[in-house]
Amino acid sequence: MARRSAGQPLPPVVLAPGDAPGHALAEPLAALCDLPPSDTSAMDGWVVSGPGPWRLYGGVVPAGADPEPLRPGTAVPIATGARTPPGATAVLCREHGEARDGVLRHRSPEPGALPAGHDVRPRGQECRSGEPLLPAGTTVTPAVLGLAAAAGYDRLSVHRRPRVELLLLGDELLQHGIPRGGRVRDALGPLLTPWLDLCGAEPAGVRMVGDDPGPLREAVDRSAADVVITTGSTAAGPVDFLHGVLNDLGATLPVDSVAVRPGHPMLLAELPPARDGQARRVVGLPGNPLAAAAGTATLAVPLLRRLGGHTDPEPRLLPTAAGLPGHPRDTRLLPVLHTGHEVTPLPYDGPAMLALAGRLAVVPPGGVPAGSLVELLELPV
Ligand SMILES: Nc1nc2c(c(=O)[nH]1)N[C@H]1C(S)=C(S)[C@@H](COP(=O)(O)OP(=O)(O)OC[C@H]3O[C@@H](n4cnc5c(N)ncnc54)[C@H](O)[C@@H]3O)O[C@H]1N2
Ligand code: MOO
Repeated sequence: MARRSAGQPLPPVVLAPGDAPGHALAEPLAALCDLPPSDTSAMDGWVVSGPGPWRLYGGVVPAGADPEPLRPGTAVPIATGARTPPGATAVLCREHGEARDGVLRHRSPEPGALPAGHDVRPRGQECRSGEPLLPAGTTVTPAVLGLAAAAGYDRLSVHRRPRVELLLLGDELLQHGIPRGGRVRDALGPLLTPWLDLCGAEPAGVRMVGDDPGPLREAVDRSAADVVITTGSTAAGPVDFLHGVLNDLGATLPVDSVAVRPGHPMLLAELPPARDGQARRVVGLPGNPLAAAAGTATLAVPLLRRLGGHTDPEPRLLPTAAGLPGHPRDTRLLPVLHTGHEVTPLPYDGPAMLALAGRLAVVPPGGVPAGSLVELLELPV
């Protein structure tokens, strides 16, 4: 539902490649030329024309040069990556040749030892001009940037990243020091800020908002973000104001609690669009840190990835080494360790365990026995 509610990805923007990591390609990346763009030497040695021995002729052909044609029966020294001259038939690498008195000989001149095209990387060997290299929706990673540069790109068309503002709700939250006087340290600002960044969102601010509906209403209504993420205040406790505020702002709630533990009070709200027509969404994460992580992995991340135009792989299924206990009626999200080709439950599943676990296992109601395949949600450990 989170993915579906995103609708179309955000519009494309054209960026310098250095600004593009973490965005998704808005168009397929196609080769702008043949790669390699011309026949090139695969080795340091000599480029030769016809069968040997060869008369050595002219200077070195360095990489980047546009060499003169090579006459039959001659050879010139050449560097790896240099363009081979017209008339070249093969490259003889340094170790296999002997140059003396202006003549180059092959050290093992048995017939067929230097076939045509030997150690030449022919033009277009890697790809042909126009050939698709990566589909739209691919996340731009360092490897993608290397490929795009090799293929001749100076600009990349990528989807705009969703702007996300994080509102941390609760008078009890401390930003520094040891928890004291009944107050707790905010664990969610430090957890969510880099997580959202890793999933391709553009940070649009992090604010602490006290237990007061007025400032919360104003913060949500005035936000210029595509998605506001709140933490805490999703339940119906004495100072849980989120539902009331969303109602005041005329929001609809496509998701208003989920049959999952932890995280069941999570919600997704759609506010009336901004004056410029921009859609405004709110993801309400429960305050308990493990519940907030469950809501991030299942609701916030899928919404943000789809808004950002990313095509993500299907979730992985792995067998569990031991039985995983379930909830009687709801799906359970259980932090598990990922060891080799299976998952193992942690000795405890409290919030502090999240940092040890690499994944959340999706455990259906009633639990699963050892050996069952379980779906895994990735956590940015
Ligand atoms: N009568 C009921 N009470 C509760 C229910 C219920 O079904 N009926 N559900 C419980 C569950 S499950 C959860 S989860 C929480 C959700 O509560 P809220 O989203 O309203 O969160 P808060 O009440 O504001 O806080 C809950 C808990 O989390 C701590 N917290 C909040 N923010 C942070 C933060 N940034 N860093 C660290 N810890 C945080 C907060 O201090 C509370 O201890 O409701 C249950 N109650
Ligand atoms: O299900 Mo709450 O969401 O336990 O932490």
